Formats: sequence, structure tokens, C-alpha cells
Amino acid sequence: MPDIDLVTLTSLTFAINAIVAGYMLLLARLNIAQPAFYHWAASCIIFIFASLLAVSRMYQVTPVISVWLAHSLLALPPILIATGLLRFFRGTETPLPIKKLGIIFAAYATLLFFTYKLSYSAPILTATAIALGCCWCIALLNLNTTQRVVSKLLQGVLLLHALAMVAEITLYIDNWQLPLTRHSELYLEFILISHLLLTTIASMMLPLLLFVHREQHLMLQANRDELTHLPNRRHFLRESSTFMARATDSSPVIIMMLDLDNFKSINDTFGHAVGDAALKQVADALNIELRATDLIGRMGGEEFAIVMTETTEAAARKVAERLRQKVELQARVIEGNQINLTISIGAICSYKNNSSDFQALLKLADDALFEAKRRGRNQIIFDYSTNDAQVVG
Ligand SMILES: Nc1nc2c(ncn2[C@@H]2O[C@H](COP(=O)(O)OP(=O)(O)OP(=O)(O)O)[C@@H](O)[C@H]2O)c(=O)[nH]1
Repeated sequence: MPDIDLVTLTSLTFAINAIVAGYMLLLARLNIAQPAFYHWAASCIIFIFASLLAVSRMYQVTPVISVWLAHSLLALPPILIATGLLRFFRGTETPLPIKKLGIIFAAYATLLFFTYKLSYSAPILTATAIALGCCWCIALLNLNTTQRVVSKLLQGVLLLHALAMVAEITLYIDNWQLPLTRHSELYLEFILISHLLLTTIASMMLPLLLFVHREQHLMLQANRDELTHLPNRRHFLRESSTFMARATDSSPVIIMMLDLDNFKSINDTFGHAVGDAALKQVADALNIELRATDLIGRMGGEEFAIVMTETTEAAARKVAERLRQKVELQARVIEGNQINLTISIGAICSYKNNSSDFQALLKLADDALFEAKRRGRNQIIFDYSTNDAQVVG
């Protein structure tokens, strides 16, 4: 353990926190929609300010400022990291628990005010507050369901941070009646350095959350249809190969093409917005009726495609019929208009030994759909490519 003097350690703390605060402010300016960075920048600035007050102890500044005020402020950075996380995960619409936090902080500052003259009371209380703040941040990171790797890493760093604080608390309790020995001072120095390192790592990882989040959001946008949020044609076709590979000799892959009947007349009669809402309702019905393991895509306009695996031909026929009935019988009032809708479905069943590629099978399902339309709509045609075409609906 190198012998680092207090001045070096403090200067390093200021420098690193100032750099991180500047970095956060820059990110806040570049990402206007993400106010979390202001919280994280404020946490660094308050940390610098509180450390400055603590250092003023060496210059005989009154303990009310150099101990009580300094230690009161030192409890704020983890809280600001947590409020930043709340903003990040819940957005600006969800109000922050300002009142609750205000009461907790006031209680902490009051307790500190009446005890800070007692031996190591102030550092013990501060370390406890920081450890609890870290635990709150760890819990908040569980809200994150998309950027798991970054969240787990951050949680790990925060946990180490909390443990460093617990180590600090035990050190002070062990030496409650005595001044710190040289050995204990080194131990404390080590804790402070790890605290500094962990704070820096945590601050540097917070922006990663945003970058990964944005990347995933863009990916989602590129792959999803904006209106129905279903996979778009390109993504559907890209995903299809994974689904095709699941076909076995006994469990086929079912490909369905599904199209709303006479949809043009709905647009013409009620307007495009009503048409859009109807399309969304059908997409929602597909999402509800089909299994999460099925692939559903909007192929364009009023046409959807479905790939079902781990099923049988008989079961798929029943599903198609259930879908048809659901759309036909669903009570649909949009903007005060009673909208009646039906769908036509063309489907094809492919076993493992089928040599046709996905595009060819999709074309066969589309042919079946065309035949369903030709025969009067609101019906299902299975395997139209074979001679024994069957009408189910
Ligand atoms: N509201 C809305 N309409 C759309 C959208 N995409 C395509 N359409 C409309 O869907 C209609 C499709 O018309 P057609 O291809 O003639 O089909 P249809 O009227 O459903 O007739 P059949 O398919 O033969 O039963 C057109 O009027 C398109 O403008 C969309 O995103 N929103």
C-alpha cells in the first residue's frame, strides 16, 4: 500500500470529480431529453464542495461548517445518483419523491447536528448514509430490464462501494475511544482510495446506460412497424430462418398470410385515422391470440404474416379459425363509428424434409390468401399449392 499523503489524495479527488462533473454537464447539454445527467453532475459538484468544507478543518474553520455541514452534504451524492436513475428509468412525467427525501435528509442532518462532536460519529453516520444510498441505487437498477449487462456491472461497483463504507464504519467503531493508529490510518487511506476509484467507475458507467439504451431504442425502431409495433417486413424475413430451423418430421412450421378484407372502404368511409386504429386493433388481437414463441410481422399495408412452430397442422387450423372469428366478432367502435372487419388467411405447412426456401413458402401462403379473397373473403385456405385445398372458415 503506497503512502499517499492527504493533500495528494484530496487533490486527486477534486480533479477526478471535477472532470466527471464537466463530462456529465456536457452530456446533459448534448442530451436535452435526458435530465438524469444534471443529477449526476450535481452529485459530483456537491461531493467536491463537501470535501472542500471537510478539508477546511485543517485551517481551523469552525466544526459546524467543516464537520457538520461537510458531512451533511456528503450524504447527498448517492441520493442524487438515485434520483438521476429514477429520472432515467421513469422519465420526467413521474414526480420525484422530493418530500420524502427532504424529510429523510432533514432527519439525518439533525441527528448529525446533535452528535457530530462525539468521537467518530460524523464519519460513521456519513458512511452509513452513503452505504444506504448505494443500496437504493442497486435496487433502482433492478428496474432496468433492457441493459442488463451495464446494470449488473453498475450494481457490482455500487455494492463494493457500500462494502467499503461498511469497512470504514467498523474501523471507526473499533477505534471509538482512541485516536487512529498508523495501521488504521493506512487502512482508512485504502478505503478512501477505493471509494474514489469506485465513485469514478460508477460515474463513468452511468453514461453507458444511456448509450446502450439509445442503441437498443434505435434497433427497435429499425425493426418495428411504427403503427402496430410488430416486426416490420425486413425484420420478419430476417427472423424467419431461425423459425424455419425448428421444423421437424412431425412438427411442421406453419406460415400464414393474413389480410384485412375490403380495408380500402374503411379508409374511404371513416378516414385514415380510423383505418389506422382498426389495423392496430387487429395487430393487438394477433399478439393476444398467438403464442409469444410465434413470429408475427406487418408485411405492409393491411397485410400481416405469421410463422408458427412447435404445433401441428390441425392445431394451426384451429388457431387460424380462432383468429378469423375473433376479428369478425370483436365489437369495434372507433371514434364513435361501428367498424366491422373480417380477415382472410392463406396458410402453408412445411415439414423438415421440405426443400422450398422461406420466400417460396411465403409466396405459396400468399397464393392461398389470394384464393381466399377470390372465394369471397372472410375465410381460410390451407395448403392451396397442393391439390386438396381446404376451406376452413
Ligand atoms: N389507414 C391505413 N390504411 C392503410 C395503411 N396501409 C395501407 N392502407 C390502405 O389499405 C387499403 C388496401 O386496399 P386494397 O389493397 O384495395 O385492399 P382491400 O380494400 O382490403 O381489399 P381486399 O384486400 O381485396 O379485401 C388501401 O386503401 C391503403 O391505402 C395504413 O397504414 N393505414
